[in-house]
Amino acid sequence: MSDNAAGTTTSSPLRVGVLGARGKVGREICAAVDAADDLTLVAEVDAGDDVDVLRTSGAQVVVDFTHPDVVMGNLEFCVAQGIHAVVGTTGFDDDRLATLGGWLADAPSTGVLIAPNFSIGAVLMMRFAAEAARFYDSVEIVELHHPTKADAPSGTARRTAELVAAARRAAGSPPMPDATSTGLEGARGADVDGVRVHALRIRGMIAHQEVVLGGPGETLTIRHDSMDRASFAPGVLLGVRAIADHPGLTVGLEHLLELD
Ligand SMILES: NC(=O)C1=CN([C@@H]2O[C@H](COP(=O)(O)OP(=O)(O)OC[C@H]3O[C@@H](n4cnc5c(N)ncnc54)[C@H](OP(=O)(O)O)[C@@H]3O)[C@@H](O)[C@H]2O)C=CC1
Ligand SMILES: O=C(O)C1=N[C@H](C(=O)O)C[C@H](O)C1
Repeated sequence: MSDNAAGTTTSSPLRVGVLGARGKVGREICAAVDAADDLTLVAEVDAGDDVDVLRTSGAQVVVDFTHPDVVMGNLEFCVAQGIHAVVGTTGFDDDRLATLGGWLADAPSTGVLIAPNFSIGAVLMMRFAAEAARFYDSVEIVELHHPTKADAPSGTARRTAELVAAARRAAGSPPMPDATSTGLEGARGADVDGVRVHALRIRGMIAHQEVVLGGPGETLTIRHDSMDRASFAPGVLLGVRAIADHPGLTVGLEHLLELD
């Protein structure tokens, strides 16, 4: 913060580094950071580059859209350097979150935000699905993505299934009806916390999800479509601007949105 000649107070732009900068989402994030007056893109790091440039460039916040196999190493580096992190990369299970929590315990003023999906519509879709889950006998999830996606099912589908399962447990919902006793392995999708998840990989698609709920004589389908990776940028920038005020671990963009 400084006073300018006109006597008004100005802040210097927040210094941002991007990991996975040449990837499909990373490119979008670099462009969005570049276009924001209050942010400066100080480091663009991709596979094979020296991650230490994040430190030498003075990055205050790092955005990670890399790969589930490398993201933990990246975060260990950032937290050790006291650099806040906003993470879109998938692959976070309870063990990984616990490890990260341990690193953050030694760096109490550093914040890490992990969000399975940074698009506002996807956050709302997950919330609506959780809200509706207790009113229906059946709930299943279909996620549809581009065929270059590294993981299946998607992080968003896993998270949605967990939220749906938690809502049904809290409401005391009975198990979902399913008479299948024989069939081809895989035909009923993956079981995530008791919720069936089906993953499609389709050329031409980006990131899409349907939550299909059913009860006597009716169904409800909640669908979200990201038709452009630009859909992730506003949520990421929101996280970049807010994370310094949220030390510790935050899981889910919903915690930074004023939803209630
Ligand atoms: N939370 C959200 O809203 C979203 C999350 N995602 C997730 O983000 C991740 C990336 O997705 P996407 O952009 O499509 O994938 P891409 O493969 O297009 O991009 C990943 C980039 O990271 C690079 N990379 C690999 N290792 C490292 C490393 N150690 N340091 C720096 N860069 C590295 C890759 O290089 P190379 O190709 O040479 O290996 C590649 O350029 C996935 O986990 C995906 O599921 C995607 C969209 C939205
Ligand atoms: O790899 C992707 O593309 C996406 N990954 C995230 C996920 O696994 O949920 C978010 C979005 O679905 C796009």
